[in-house]
Amino acid sequence: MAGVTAVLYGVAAYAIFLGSFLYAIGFVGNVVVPKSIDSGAAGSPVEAVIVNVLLLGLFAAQHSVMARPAFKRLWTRIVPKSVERSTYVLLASLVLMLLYWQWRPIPGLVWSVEDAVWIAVINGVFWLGWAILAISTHLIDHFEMFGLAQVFAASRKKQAPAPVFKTPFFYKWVRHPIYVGFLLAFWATPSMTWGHLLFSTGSTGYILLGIFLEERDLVALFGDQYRRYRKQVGMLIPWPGRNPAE
Ligand SMILES: C[S@@+](CC[C@H](N)C(=O)[O-])C[C@H]1O[C@@H](n2cnc3c(N)ncnc32)[C@H](O)[C@@H]1O
Repeated sequence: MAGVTAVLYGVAAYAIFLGSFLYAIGFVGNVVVPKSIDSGAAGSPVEAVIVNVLLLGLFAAQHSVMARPAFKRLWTRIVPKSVERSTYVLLASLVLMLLYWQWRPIPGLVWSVEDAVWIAVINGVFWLGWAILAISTHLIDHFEMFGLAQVFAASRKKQAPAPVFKTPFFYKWVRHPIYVGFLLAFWATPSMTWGHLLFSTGSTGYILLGIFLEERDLVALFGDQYRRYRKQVGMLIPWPGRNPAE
């Protein structure tokens, strides 16, 4: 793919990702966006569970399959290597949009916090989760993670630099701060409906599976460096007494 076309494609994919990411905040938090996790008329709960589980499954399948090195090797015979990440990001964003559009609310409260102070604390944790997540993407390499580094390198007729093992800031305390951010944002709600609970439970299950698959790839990529890191640093919870990674 010509350099300029790759850059335009990569920038468009990034813009669509950014839109779908910002929408996710409104969708999960029931703020600002026209269609959120709890909005809309409720239909049959059985149909809602089936549709929602299929939507979550589609997102998990797309992420799990397309992020694997073996799939990337096959896929880059069809799609130029320079836009492989952008294509992954674009498809992930389109699947997310489908989920926002087709998600069925399931009303009924599992828990509801009434105290104003606790509501403020829980909402604070929700926003803290999104902040940890956004900061952590920059700690690893935001522009590489979302495909921009690869398309700009291609436009200069260069290969994107090989991945480097890093443990900056949050990564000294937990191995997966981006996923910690998602978990805080998904679970911290003063009013948990059955629909939201299904979303939080399904995505937590997927995050745990994603960690298993990602760490298998990270061990294959970084070898003993990652094995040592795994012994020293907690997966999602910082353990007092453990040594933060150097
Ligand atoms: C969506 S990011 C999630 C990163 C991490 N699991 C987290 O929750 O913060 C996935 C990418 O980060 C890379 N990655 C994860 N941990 C890393 C580390 N310590 N150093 C460099 N790259 C890492 C993986 O190889 C993968 O390409």
